[in-house]
Amino acid sequence: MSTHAPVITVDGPSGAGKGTLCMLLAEKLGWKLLDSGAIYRVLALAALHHGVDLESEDALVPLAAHLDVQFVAEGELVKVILEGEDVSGELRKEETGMAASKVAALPRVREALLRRQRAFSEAPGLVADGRDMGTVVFPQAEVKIFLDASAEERANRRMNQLQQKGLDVNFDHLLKEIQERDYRDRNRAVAPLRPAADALVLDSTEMSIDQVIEQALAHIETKLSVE
Ligand SMILES: Nc1ncnc2c1ncn2[C@@H]1O[C@H](COP(=O)(O)OP(=O)(O)O)[C@@H](O)[C@H]1O
Ligand SMILES: Nc1ccn([C@@H]2O[C@H](COP(=O)(O)OP(=O)(O)O)[C@@H](O)[C@H]2O)c(=O)n1
Repeated sequence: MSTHAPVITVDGPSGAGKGTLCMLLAEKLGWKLLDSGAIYRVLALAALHHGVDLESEDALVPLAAHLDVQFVAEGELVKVILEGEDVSGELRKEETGMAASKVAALPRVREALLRRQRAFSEAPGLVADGRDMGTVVFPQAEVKIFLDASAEERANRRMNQLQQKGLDVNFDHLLKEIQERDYRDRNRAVAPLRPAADALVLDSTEMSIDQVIEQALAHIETKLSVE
């Protein structure tokens, strides 16, 4: 039996602050969280581990359909286990994001991952983070937010984030990768990155995390109390 559970979608490009906002919203509301990007990243890693070409749709579809992945919550962190192996560290690397955007451009791969993503929707509600959450995966969502920021600001945020993890990163290189990934995500034939017609678009370039949360919560309150 399926009961209707409300959904909040947060879409936008890399480094816009989606993960940060979604985690805080899920925590505050006590709702489930779907990090759909992690699923595309895991698929890309599975392909790399098995020597599967990132452009071979025929080989990637069965891999996507049978992806053996577990997301294990450990306090604030989520451990990602692929085929019994902890891939949490590898998952967040910029090159994994880049590989994910290659497999994510293939229509039948996206189709094979749809049901797995929709299965995350359960009571009391779901906060879904991605690129096509409001347009394709949960078009009926009660609340849709599209979080954006300039590419320079996003590269800067990502650089600080990686530096805090002790990684050595180069701003120009990061900016180039972010722009390349944006281009691929925005111009693919299926489920391109774009705001849903009924999404609130927030440009966070000049906003602090607290300001983003405040505006998102005000919007959620209006939408959920009206419906
Ligand atoms: N409004 C903001 N201002 C400054 N830094 C931010 C803002 N939102 C998020 N960040 C920081 O930017 C980095 C990337 O944010 P993240 O939530 O991982 O983005 P995304 O999930 O969209 O890729 C994180 O280190 C986060 O703390
Ligand atoms: N719903 C989604 C989520 C991610 N993706 C793809 O997966 C890649 C990695 O997504 P991510 O959300 O983990 O990336 P970041 O925003 O964290 O950098 C993106 O660049 C997209 O190509 C997608 O196509 N659809």
